[in-house]
Amino acid sequence: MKTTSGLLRMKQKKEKITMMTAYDAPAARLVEEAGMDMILVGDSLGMVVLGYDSTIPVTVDDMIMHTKAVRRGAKDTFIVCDLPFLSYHTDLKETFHYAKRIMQEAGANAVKLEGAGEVVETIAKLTSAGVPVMGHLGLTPQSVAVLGGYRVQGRNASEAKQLIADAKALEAAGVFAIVVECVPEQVGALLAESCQVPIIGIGAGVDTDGQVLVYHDVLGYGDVHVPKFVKSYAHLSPIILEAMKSYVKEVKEREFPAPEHQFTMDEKELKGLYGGESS
Ligand SMILES: Nc1nc(=O)c2c([nH]1)NC[C@@H]1CN(c3ccc(C(=O)N[C@@H](CCC(=O)O)C(=O)O)cc3)CN21
Ligand SMILES: CC(C)C(=O)C(=O)O
Ligand SMILES: [Mg+2]
Repeated sequence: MKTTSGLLRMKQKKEKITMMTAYDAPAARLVEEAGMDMILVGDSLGMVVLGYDSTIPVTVDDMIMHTKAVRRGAKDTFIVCDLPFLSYHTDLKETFHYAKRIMQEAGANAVKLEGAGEVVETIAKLTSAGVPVMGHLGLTPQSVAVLGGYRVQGRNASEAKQLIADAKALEAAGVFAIVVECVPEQVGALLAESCQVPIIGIGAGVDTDGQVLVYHDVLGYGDVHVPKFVKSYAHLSPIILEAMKSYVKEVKEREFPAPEHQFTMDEKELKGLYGGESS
């Protein structure tokens, strides 16, 4: 299993870091077998698995249930769990309680919080209490209603400078890595260059220290609309649709189940059942 210092060494050696989301045990098993450096149980869970149209409705209990499943599937991979919408902004005690449950009960190795500003203080408190924290800057989906949509961030010089300042503040607060989402490639590169900790990009160009994508996006198994930064390495949806259609057809036409899918009673017992002559 990777450690936070192992990830730092990877950055120093310019070895790219791989991260993928997972939300259930069989997915986690495959992600681990593929040799992924980290798994993210993202609150994108709400959109790709639970059918919401944003990450806003996702709860801490949702995150815990799915993190437990991911841990059962990937016993030996570093797992990061998103703290969901408004679970780390109002009451530090509450935030500590959630972080504790996510690590002790669900088995995550770290938590991820979106944004900087007010959140920096909370992150500093968590890291000094021994909770490994990952930051998340750029497009922060929990603020979609304020940002006015899922838009590229840091497009002008002053926004880009603010991102660098935010990343440095997170670093000073003790984060072990930062996800940077949906920014120009030049901003991704500058962030990686300006920070000591690994910058894990999603839609942030090729020069970040690592990459993260959503499992279902990579598999072509989910929404019709996927962000521009996604590369689908497989196209599962049409394959699954074909399988479902074949099943429907074979059941209707009595082709399934075939003899090899059925259980058979002994001749003798059958006679007993119909003939009424045995015990
Ligand atoms: N399936 C999925 N994949 C993700 O990467 C993802 C989620 N869901 N849900 C949570 C967030 C939301 N994300 C998103 C969603 C949409 C865009 C998007 O459509 N962006 C536009 C950019 C528009 C612009 O130019 O500003 C795009 O065309 O990519 C980006 C990130 C990333 N995360
Ligand atoms: C897109 C990644 C970085 C994320 O936060 C999530 O999957 O929730
Ligand atoms: Mg998230």
